[in-house]
Amino acid sequence: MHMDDSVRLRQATADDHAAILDIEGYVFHHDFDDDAREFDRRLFEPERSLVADDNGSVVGHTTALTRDLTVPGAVIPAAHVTGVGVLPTHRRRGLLTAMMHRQLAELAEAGREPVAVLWASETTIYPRFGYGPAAARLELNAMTREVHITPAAPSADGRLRLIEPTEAAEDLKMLYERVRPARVGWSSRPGAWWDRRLRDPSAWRDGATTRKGVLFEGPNGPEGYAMWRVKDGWDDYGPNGQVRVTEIVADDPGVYAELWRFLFGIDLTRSTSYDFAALDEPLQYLVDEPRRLGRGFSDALWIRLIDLPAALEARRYLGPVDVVLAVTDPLISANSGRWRLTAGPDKTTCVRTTDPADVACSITELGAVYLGGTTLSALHAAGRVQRLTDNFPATAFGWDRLPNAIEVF
Ligand SMILES: CC(=O)SCCNC(=O)CCNC(=O)[C@H](O)C(C)(C)COP(=O)(O)OP(=O)(O)OC[C@H]1O[C@@H](n2cnc3c(N)ncnc32)[C@H](O)[C@@H]1OP(=O)(O)O
Repeated sequence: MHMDDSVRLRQATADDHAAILDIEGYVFHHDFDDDAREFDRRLFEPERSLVADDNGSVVGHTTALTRDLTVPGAVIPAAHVTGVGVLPTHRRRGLLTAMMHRQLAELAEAGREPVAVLWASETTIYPRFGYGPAAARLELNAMTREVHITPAAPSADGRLRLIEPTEAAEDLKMLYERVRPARVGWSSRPGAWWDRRLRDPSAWRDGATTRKGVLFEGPNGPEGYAMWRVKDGWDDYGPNGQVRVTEIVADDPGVYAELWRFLFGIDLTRSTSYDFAALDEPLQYLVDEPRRLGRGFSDALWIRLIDLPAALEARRYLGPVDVVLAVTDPLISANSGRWRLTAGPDKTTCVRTTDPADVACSITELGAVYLGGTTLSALHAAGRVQRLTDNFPATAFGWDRLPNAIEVF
């Protein structure tokens, strides 16, 4: 079906906020109380939000929030696309398609952000708009009576101090900022984003406690933190509580291990879950029985290259690269064509060329490999990337660690 003539797309105004949250309530099946609405308003960027307006009623929405994203070797501005929805009365008439096309055109025109990033509610939605699955996540649910941090795991000098996360916000921010530049997939938290991260409404608790926090303090001050809730539980065998970790941040291996030791050891609990681990999560190598970590797998961050040469020049590469990519991008034609990507120790360039291509793919596949979490070889094996010469950059887009999608936005 095609978008009805009565529907037009327009930039949102501050007055649209309530209607946009009504849409989000309908499509994501949850209710926003006054507090949630007021809070969301603080994050609202009307000039970056697009609404579908049907004769004065807002029936569809998308937005691109202003945050930075860590990519291999760099921190870059990235359009954080979220809040996408079309009312059930208007679905499957092309509204999302129209909104995505316009949003991409506007992002390309603005030229501020070389890439866009999102979490997809369903994996079928975004490839057609050029988004590729760029960072997966491990979802852990460790049986903590059966898996232990090994005695050989590193330790650290210092002590653990229980904190109320909002009161310790400055320490948490400092630690997050210390680690963020090296963790591909982490986003900056400007303005009200930290407040949002530390919000703890009962609707988010799923019957668990309020959010708790612990700070690891070494000889020179705070060195790491963790936040969690506990879902209390008792069964025929006695206590069966679950520690639900929401964030764990430390760059020192000893501190990191100390935080997990603590989280695994909370009395009256028998399991510890964490839904935001990278596929190469170090905890897997800190424990004696990794299978009992209860590992599940899911896609997480999706990347869309908005400005191909700017995006490929913005990130770093582990080794020398010299390759010609033939790229098709039906939605942002400036990205289509042949590009020579050259990366050396001092300089990376990505320029148009008429030379024969080594690799051919669509913009979606470049999005998928951009964070170093998906390999070109796997996409080639799936027939998604064509290998045209022997100069196939199988490892060129890899990075030292796999990307980590730490936070749903
Ligand atoms: C970044 C984020 O915010 S992710 C959150 C996305 N939002 C949601 O999941 C909320 C619930 N869903 C919705 O609001 C709507 O179904 C949307 C926004 C996903 C799709 O909006 P629509 O206006 O119906 O999409 P539109 O009509 O443009 O469909 C485009 C194409 O995608 C397909 N499509 C869109 N959404 C879906 C879906 N959820 N499942 C399967 N196919 C889908 C359509 O069938 C159509 O395919 P076709 O062109 O081959 O016919």
